[in-house]
Amino acid sequence: MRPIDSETATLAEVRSAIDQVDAELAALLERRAALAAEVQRIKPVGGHRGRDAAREAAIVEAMLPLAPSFSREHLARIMNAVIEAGLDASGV
Ligand SMILES: O=C(O)C(=O)C[C@]1(C(=O)O)C=C[C@@H](O)C=C1
Repeated sequence: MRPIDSETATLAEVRSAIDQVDAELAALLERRAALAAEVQRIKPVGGHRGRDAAREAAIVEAMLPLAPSFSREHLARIMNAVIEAGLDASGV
């Protein structure tokens, strides 16, 4: 992917770059949901009833240095939505 030159880029170019990132995000969300569904089959209590707050906090802590533009609260909100959607999709 060509890097965006913030001085000269057009709206269409930057939106196109965002569309590419969103396509990668969608593929990652799909992969993550499949892995989370595997975990639900392994855990003694799966699905929403088996939520693990300590594990979810550890996920957010690990992501913090990788996403320095985001606060802990923002990442926690994002990951809460991702985790809940994954659990919904797992059908457990
Ligand atoms: O690691 C687990 O125990 C999972 O069930 C996976 C997962 C996740 O999607 O990452 C989902 C729910 C838990 O609250 C914590 C993490």
